[in-house]
Amino acid sequence: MKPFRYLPRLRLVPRRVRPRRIPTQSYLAVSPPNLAANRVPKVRLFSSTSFSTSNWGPSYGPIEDVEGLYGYQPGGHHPLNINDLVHDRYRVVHKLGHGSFSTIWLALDESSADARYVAIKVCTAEYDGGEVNILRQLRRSPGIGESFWVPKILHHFGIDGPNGRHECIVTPPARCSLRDAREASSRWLFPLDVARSMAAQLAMAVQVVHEWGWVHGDIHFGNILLQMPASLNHLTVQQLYEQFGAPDPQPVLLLKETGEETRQSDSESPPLPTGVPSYAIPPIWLGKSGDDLSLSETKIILTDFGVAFRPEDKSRFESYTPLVSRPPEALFEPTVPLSFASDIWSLGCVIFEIMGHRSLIDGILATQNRVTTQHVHLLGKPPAEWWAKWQSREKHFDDDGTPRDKESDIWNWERRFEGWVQSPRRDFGMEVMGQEEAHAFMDMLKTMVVWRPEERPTAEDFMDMEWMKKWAIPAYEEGIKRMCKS
Ligand SMILES: Nc1ncnc2c1ncn2[C@@H]1O[C@H](COP(=O)(O)OP(=O)(O)OP(=O)(O)O)[C@@H](O)[C@H]1O
Repeated sequence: MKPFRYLPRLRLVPRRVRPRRIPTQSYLAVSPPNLAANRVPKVRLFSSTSFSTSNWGPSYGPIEDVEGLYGYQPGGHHPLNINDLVHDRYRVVHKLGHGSFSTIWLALDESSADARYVAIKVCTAEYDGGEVNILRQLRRSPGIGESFWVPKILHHFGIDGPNGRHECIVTPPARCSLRDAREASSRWLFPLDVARSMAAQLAMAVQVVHEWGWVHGDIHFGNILLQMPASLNHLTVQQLYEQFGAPDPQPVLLLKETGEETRQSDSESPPLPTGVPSYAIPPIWLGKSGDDLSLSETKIILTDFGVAFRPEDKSRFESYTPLVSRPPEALFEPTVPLSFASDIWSLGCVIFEIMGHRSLIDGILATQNRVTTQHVHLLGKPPAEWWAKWQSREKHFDDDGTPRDKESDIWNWERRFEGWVQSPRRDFGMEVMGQEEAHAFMDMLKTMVVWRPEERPTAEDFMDMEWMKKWAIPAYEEGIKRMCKS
């Protein structure tokens, strides 16, 4: 791990106002053609939109920030375009984003007199359809019904297309993910009170979900969205485009064997395969930079329940959480079902990331081994049977757990907190946690991010912790007060 302090690593130059990431998050570690199998290793390594091999079909010219175009094949994405009418009701006005199993579109619901904007998640044809059922069941749980931290399904239907039948889930549109909001910010940090409120809301979301028997199973920065203010619905499409930018369709071009792009006008060029759109649409940026967020507009929603499960009904052994927030039992005890405690580990990691300028565990292209090495730097030697199972330990540690890495490469709790939370805040002239708060914060994280799942607090215990009660929840309550006033 590089001992840098606060320079963001993946910051790419903004195109218009949207923060750019490495082009897409959709390059899977498994062969693209087997889309059903993609559900299993939900690991994203790196990105490309022009990915192809001779076995996997045609190659396309690269287009930044759109879904992997190889995903447009039988069983894969549904080709949609701006202005399409979906289900005789939803007029597509822009793209909101994409995930590994879906594209998400901003549409106007033309069925209501006061046409409102909605988000339509169009799943790949081979997607198993679990998320709607999960969300429906969750929403039926008393208490969750009205919770605004869990997505509300407005409509659900299927559509047929050249690549198969696709489940579509309609929800209110959100602004952007926390990951996007932070990447858009110049300081790579949220204001302290905003971050505290986000942490409180996320913890409450997890508490509600756990209380009704569900484990989310995929808590990470990209799955927490900032809610959209209702004022969006007052904009006409024209006003929306003026304010946020009109769609900028990018022609999808096949690559010749030489690697050159064919031209659309090239009479020699073969037609695009059936089911591949002629244009790809980079997403709109409805978001806000993390620096500019105010407490009164900080409302989050925990999304992507595609791998949520009820331990009471179903055992889940495999973790789909990205490595940076994946609990260690997923590696060391693959035959023991995951539990609520797996979410608590991820929650601890994400809360650190909300308060700081980067993730608790450094994860850019990190292998499981590097991640486990960091866990040991943080937590010391794992339980003996886990230590014995970890074959690569000798590369990084002596038998007694003493790291072989140089001192400068060892980042313990205090160093991570100081270097990645406090120091960047101080250097940017932002508010930092006082000593009392810092202690309470670290005490809380140190009870959540521990080796043994059974030693982690429950979500309920967690809400009772000093940092939550004295700093996080009051910030959230203050936000609500200001929201009501404005
Ligand atoms: N309601 C919404 N409003 C605005 N943007 C959204 C909405 N839902 C999803 N998005 C955007 O689309 C991205 C992908 O969504 P989501 O994670 O639900 O898809 P997925 O196919 O399940 O992805 P993965 O499983 O790879 O995380 C989000 O990170 C977000 O940027």
